[in-house]
Formats: sequence, structure tokens, C-alpha cells
Amino acid sequence: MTEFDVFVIGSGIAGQTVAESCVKSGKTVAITDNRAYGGTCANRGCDPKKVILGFTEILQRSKQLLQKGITNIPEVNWHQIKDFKNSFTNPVSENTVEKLKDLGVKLFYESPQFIDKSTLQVGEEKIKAKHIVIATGLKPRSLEIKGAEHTLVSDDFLALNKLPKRMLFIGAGYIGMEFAHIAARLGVEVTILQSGDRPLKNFDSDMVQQLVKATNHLGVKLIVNAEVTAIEKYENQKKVYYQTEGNKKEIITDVVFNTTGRVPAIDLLDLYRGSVAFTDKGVSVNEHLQSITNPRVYACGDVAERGAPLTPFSGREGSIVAHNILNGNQQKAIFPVFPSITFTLPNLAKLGLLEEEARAQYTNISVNYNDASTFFNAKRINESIYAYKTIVNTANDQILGVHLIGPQAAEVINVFAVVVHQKMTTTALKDILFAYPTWGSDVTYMF
Ligand SMILES: Cc1cc2nc3c(=O)[nH]c(=O)nc-3n(C[C@H](O)[C@H](O)[C@H](O)COP(=O)(O)OP(=O)(O)OC[C@H]3O[C@@H](n4cnc5c(N)ncnc54)[C@H](O)[C@@H]3O)c2cc1C
Ligand SMILES: NC(=O)c1ccc[n+]([C@@H]2O[C@H](COP(=O)([O-])OP(=O)(O)OC[C@H]3O[C@@H](n4cnc5c(N)ncnc54)[C@H](O)[C@@H]3O)[C@@H](O)[C@H]2O)c1
Repeated sequence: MTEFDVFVIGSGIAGQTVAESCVKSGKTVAITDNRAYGGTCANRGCDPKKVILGFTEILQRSKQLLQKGITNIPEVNWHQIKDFKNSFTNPVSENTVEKLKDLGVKLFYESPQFIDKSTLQVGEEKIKAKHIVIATGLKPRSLEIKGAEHTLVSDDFLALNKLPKRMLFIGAGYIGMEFAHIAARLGVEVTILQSGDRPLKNFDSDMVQQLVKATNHLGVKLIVNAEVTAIEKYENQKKVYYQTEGNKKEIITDVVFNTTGRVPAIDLLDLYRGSVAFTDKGVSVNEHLQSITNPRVYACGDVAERGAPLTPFSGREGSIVAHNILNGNQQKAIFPVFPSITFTLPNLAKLGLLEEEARAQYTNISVNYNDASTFFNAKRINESIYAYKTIVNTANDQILGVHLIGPQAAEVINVFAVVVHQKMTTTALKDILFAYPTWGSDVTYMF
């Protein structure tokens, strides 16, 4: 039986971080992945999405300034966009493999199964490890309806050879909204069916209302309170049956994407045999990111029950796990307040508490919600959607929450992340001289 100090399952940002730190500290380390090395963000998530978004930003800006100096909207070519996107994603796997091999990590290419608390079956090999790290991320939630096999997922969107004329997304969360905006700007007729009464439940409702306005303006048909009941395939077309407010409806489209959420990728691991407890949110871990039922096992990144399923968390959790393996459980998974973005155009951004959370937790708060579309920054690019909501604890003048919608909200929210992280007061923030005219300079007017 082969033995390692550390066996890592999953080569995304979380797993790679653990493997790299541990091998550099002299541990014997192995890692396995049953898909392309490098994980979701670089291969099938944040990065390729943002590359494609870059093209739609140009289209959006051109459209806003059409007949104001722009005479033609540029034409886009999906094949070229895809080639450019592939120039980022294609090398990821090979580069990751090379980096890990050079560091002395032993690589495997299949899903392991737990045999007992410290042993894994990896292909033909039985492997024992002092520490096993689960970093397998999330996978798309299965859709439990008739005809679910006719749906595609976000990976398939990024791999499309040709853009269809029509697309339908089931679910208006991060992925549904981001991909719907991208597709619509690239000329696809887009429908979104959302089960609840609004998209993006984690974001501020006033900002989301503005985003819904922008989404409608873009020509996307966003239908809320829709319960999808079945999908039928007719040659190249799909018929999607749904109900809304008791009425049965159907819609014909070319491609249907299941964007109803993502769940922990743990079903292949036989966690029961390893005595590793889990819930539907992921592997159950204590504050050191250690399994609550098997102390040899740690979990980090999206698959861990703690933290948020976002790239910066996965990296941070990976380094906490590596530190705890190497030094005994010294680091706790305590995270600073963090921004979250929906990369639609305009961007939707949030940091800290929602208004209702702040009202429930604090007695003295001030909430400042304003339409900023008359600000110079918005007017100079003819942008009609720009708004903010800031929530301040009036007892100490510190910011509790910031919610932004605007063309550069994804960047501007980072200014607030620094302010909140450093516990600055709004008075101190207003004392800073920001360069003008920049989006950053608007933040001093948001209180
Ligand atoms: C379309 C999309 C867009 C996104 N955009 C953003 C964004 O803009 N910003 C942001 O912060 N986050 C974004 N995310 C989320 C982000 O990608 C994840 O939070 C991050 O990649 C998680 O890293 P991880 O290391 O925890 O898991 P992953 O990167 O998912 O890595 C897990 C690895 O484990 C492997 N694996 C799974 N099961 C097994 C098994 N049984 N055996 C062996 N290997 C296995 C997988 O193949 C994968 O390589 C996006 C996600 C998606 C899907
Ligand atoms: N910009 C980013 O940071 C970014 C982008 C993409 C993904 N992510 C990460 O990936 C995770 C998964 O994203 P996601 O968009 O898959 O999930 P999500 O949870 O954000 O959205 C799923 C949406 O589908 C809806 N839904 C669920 N079941 C439905 C049904 N049967 N019919 C219609 N609608 C239904 C939900 O109400 C929700 O609005 C996110 O939580 C996020 O952490 C982040």
C-alpha cells in the first residue's frame, strides 16, 4: 500500500493551494482530479466568463453612445471570441500539471473512494494518508423534471460551437443572469424562468429591481414565479412547459440551460465509509476546516460547509487547511467582510449586510439609497442605470453594508472593501482625495 502525508482530492484553487504549501514544507503529497487539472474558476468559471464579458462590454458601451459619436455597433464573431477565450483556458490544465509535478507532487487522474477513515481506493491502488483533503468544489444541481436530460449547464455554454438563435435559462442566480446578459448582447433571444419572485435573492432588492429593469431593456424575457414542469425535444427545438400563477404555459426554444444552482461534488467519494459527515451544503467542518467526524480529513473551498462558494474563499481556505496540517490546528476559518459581484452589465455588487439584516441587528442605522444616473460618470457614457445603497451604523459612523449597481460597480466595491476591512468611519472616507473624474471618486458622495 502506498502512503502519503497528504492526499488532496480536487485540483482547483483550494486543492492546489494545500498541495503546493504542504509539498514545499517537505511533506509527501499526492493529488487527484477526475477532470482537467486547474479547477472550475480557470477552466470553466470566472476567467473564461470574464474574457467573453469583455466583448459584451464593448457592445454595450457602443450601443449607449450610438448616434452620439459611434456610428456602428461593432460586429462580433463567436468563433474568434471562443478562440481568444480558449487561449486562456487551454493551457490551464497542462500548466497546473507541470507546476505540481515540478514541485514533487504525485498526480492521479480519477475519483478516489474512501475505504476507511485513512485509506482511499484510487483506480487500482490502495492509498493511505495521514491527512486527506477534500477540495472537490460544486457541480450543477440535477433538475428533477421530465426531460431534464435535454438541459445543458454552464460548462456547455462556454464550449458552444455556434450560438443558437434562442436560449432559455432555468434559474436567475449568478450564472443564469450573467450568461443571459452575455448571450443577449451577442444577439441571442433569451428567456429566463425563475422559480421565486425575484432573481438573486442574496442581493439588495432595490438594486435587483434596477437590474431587472436593465435586463428587460436588453430584451431578455425574465419570467418570475415560474415552475418548470417538463421539457420535450422536437428535432433541434425544445418545448419547455411551466406554470405561473396557476396558468399552464409553454415556450419553444433551441437550447435550455439548467442554472438552478450548484451542489457539493461529493457523491463519488463514499464519504460514509470514511466516516466523513456532510450536509447538503457540503462537508461538515469545525472552525479549523477539519471534518467533525474524522480528524484526519479536512475540507476547503466550495465543498466545505463553511465560507462562501467564491474563488477568493477557496484560496484562503486552502491556505488555512495547509497551515493547520503543517502546524496543528492553529488557524481558524474566520473571514473578513467580502464583496460579491454579479457580472451582468451593469454590474451588481454587494458588501456586508443587506438592509433587512442591518435593521434586525442594529438599532441605530442610516440607510442612503439613491439613483446616481445623474452623476457625471453615468451621463458621460449615457448610462441610465447607476444606483447605490449605503448602510451606516450611526453609533460609530462605520459602514455595515454597501450595495451598488453600475457599469464599474465590480471595481468600486473593492474601495469599500478596504474601508470596511480597516473599520474606517465615513468621515475618514470622505476625507480621502480620490482622483477625478473616476468612478472611485463617487464613493464620497454615497453617504
Ligand atoms: C460559470 C461560473 C462562473 C463563476 N464565476 C465566478 C466569479 O466571477 N467570481 C468568483 O469568485 N467565483 C466564481 N465562480 C465560483 C468559483 O469558480 C468557485 O468558487 C471556485 O472555482 C471554487 O474553487 P475550489 O477549488 O473550491 O473548487 P473547484 O475549482 O470547483 O475545484 C474542484 C476540483 O475537484 C475536482 N473533482 C470534483 N469531484 C471530484 C472527484 N470525485 N474526484 C476527483 N476530483 C474531483 C473537479 O474536477 C475540480 O477540478 C463561478 C463558478 C461558475 C461555475
Ligand atoms: N460572479 C460570481 O461571483 C459567481 C458567478 C457564478 C457562480 N458563482 C458561484 O456559483 C454558485 C452557483 O451559482 P448558480 O447561479 O448556479 O446558483 P444560484 O444559487 O446563484 O442561483 C440559482 C437560481 O435558480 C433558482 N432556481 C432554483 N431552482 C429552480 C427551479 N426549479 N426553477 C427555476 N429557478 C430555480 C434559484 O431561486 C436561484 O435564483 C453561486 O452561489 C456562486 O457562489 C459566483
